[in-house]
Amino acid sequence: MHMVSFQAAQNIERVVNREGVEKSMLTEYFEANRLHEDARSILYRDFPEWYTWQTRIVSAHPAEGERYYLRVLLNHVTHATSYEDLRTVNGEILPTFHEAAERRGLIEGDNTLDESLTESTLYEMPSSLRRLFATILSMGKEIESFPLPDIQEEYDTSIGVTREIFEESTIELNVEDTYLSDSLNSDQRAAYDEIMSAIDRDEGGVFFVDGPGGTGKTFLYRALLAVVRGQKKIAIATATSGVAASIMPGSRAQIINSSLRRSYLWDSMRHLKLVRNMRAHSDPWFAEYLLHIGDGKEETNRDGEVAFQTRYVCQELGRTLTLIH
Ligand SMILES: Nc1ncnc2c1ncn2[C@@H]1O[C@H](COP(=O)(O)OP(=O)(O)OP(=O)(O)O)[C@@H](O)[C@H]1O
Repeated sequence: MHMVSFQAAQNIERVVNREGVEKSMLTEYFEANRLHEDARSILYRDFPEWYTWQTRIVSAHPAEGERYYLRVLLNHVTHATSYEDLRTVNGEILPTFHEAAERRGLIEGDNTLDESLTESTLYEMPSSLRRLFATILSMGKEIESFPLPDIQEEYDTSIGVTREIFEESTIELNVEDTYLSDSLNSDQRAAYDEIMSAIDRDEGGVFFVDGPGGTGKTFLYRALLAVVRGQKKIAIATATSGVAASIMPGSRAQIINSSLRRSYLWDSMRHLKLVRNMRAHSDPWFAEYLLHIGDGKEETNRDGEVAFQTRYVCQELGRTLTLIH
């Protein structure tokens, strides 16, 4: 079982005869186990710590069947020198990786499925996560073994609305937030009015609120959520994980340029800009500190970065803890 990927339009004969086609990271791992005694105690996934790969280890989805069980075995078995070796348990060669993984007790006693789910939450979209979860359940894992939130018992199926709508429309209103719309600055007010007018006129629309840190985006969203929920309409607040932005090379502006601005939705989005730094505005010390950095008076490291003063970090931490309580 040696997998080779190719484009549908490629000539198969050429693919099969391509130089190096018989090699993969896995076959080289088998080879290293054959040649080097040191390699034999290292798991496949830990191999890059000791040997250099020219590429990264690929992951496998539980729905991929045998390929997935091969990955499970590789996560637990060392010193394998061939596929057959991986399928051998207590001297018996088993016909499939699935059976070999099962015989080794790697399926039920193992947390590979949980790990796979945890790993996937980092980069998969919700629809893929749902599919993965359903696949894991179909593989015999009990739904009770997952720490799912309790089902709200107050939901009455006879009321005629779906649970999701019921839950969203019964979110408790944050009374403090209902007053925020009275103290918006002019940029926030303009954005607020434009969004609310689309809601009030039932027009719909996609808006992109663009503003550097501290310009009051969250403040604006809180005001919007409060007023919309106060009108007994549904407002759903979601957030992306931001993982793409942290792993992709390039600055924030480059990432936005290459993803969001290329989106077919971009031209139909209404762009709302917030420019006034409200964080600095509501904290004179922070404003002074920013001016100090702007004037080049704050000490920087070799990369031109400024060490954030602990006084400010502690203040923000204090605020965050107050909010949590
Ligand atoms: N109109 C306003 N009146 C009074 N305070 C405001 C106003 N807008 C924002 N603030 C305050 O300014 C600070 C920064 O606002 P906020 O957290 O909403 O900014 P942000 O753009 O979401 O920042 P970041 O991008 O860093 O998360 C907060 O303390 C917020 O309460």
